[in-house]
Amino acid sequence: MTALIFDLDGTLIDSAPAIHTVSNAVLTARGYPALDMATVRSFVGKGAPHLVRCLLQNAGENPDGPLFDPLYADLVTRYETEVEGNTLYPGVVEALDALAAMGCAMAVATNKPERPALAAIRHVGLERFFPVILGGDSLPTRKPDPGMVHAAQARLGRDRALYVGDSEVDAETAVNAGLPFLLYTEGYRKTPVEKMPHQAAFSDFSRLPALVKGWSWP
Ligand SMILES: O=C(O)COP(=O)(O)O
Ligand SMILES: [Mg+2]
Repeated sequence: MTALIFDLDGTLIDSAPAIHTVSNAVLTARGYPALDMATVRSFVGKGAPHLVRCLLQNAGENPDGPLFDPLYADLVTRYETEVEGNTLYPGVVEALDALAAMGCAMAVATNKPERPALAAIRHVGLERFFPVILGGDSLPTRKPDPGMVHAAQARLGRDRALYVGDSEVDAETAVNAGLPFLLYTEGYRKTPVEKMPHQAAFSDFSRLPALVKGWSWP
């Protein structure tokens, strides 16, 4: 049976409220103004170093200057304990249950750092589905490099894999990895669905098991 590799933020969980809280805690602790949720959400998808660079740039600071390291350390520490603002998208548990019953092996490949990713996954109760969880700092590379997705598939030991994600970075990762991409349309993408490379799109997790079951491989 197929392996399914999932993105996390904007795909399985709506983590924008948690990331918003953490980002504002880091900023306001240093006297910078808080940002609104939409602004912070637009910084999500390329990993924590990118998020920190965006926060610094937005605050009028050099994104690669001496403030980067302390802000990054502060953000990752707070990220691990600030789990309340992570909620499952509707139908995720039911869909994962159905996929597991179909014999799918499942992994998470997220650009969120590994420890905060594990904390968020435990908070929403999804850890039982994922024997493999890779974060943005688990390997030397992160998405859109295909390494994370290839490593997840290898660890699951399946010949065939589908990649499920919500963002432009995920679409690019799937192309780079040579895997079919299933686009969850309700996450944090900025591009219209029709402009993103994908093999299938869904807005409701109740559709995912049937989509996978009926997948026609070349
Ligand atoms: O931390 C991020 O930037 C996004 O994480 P994701 O890869 O799960 O969307
Ligand atoms: Mg995402």
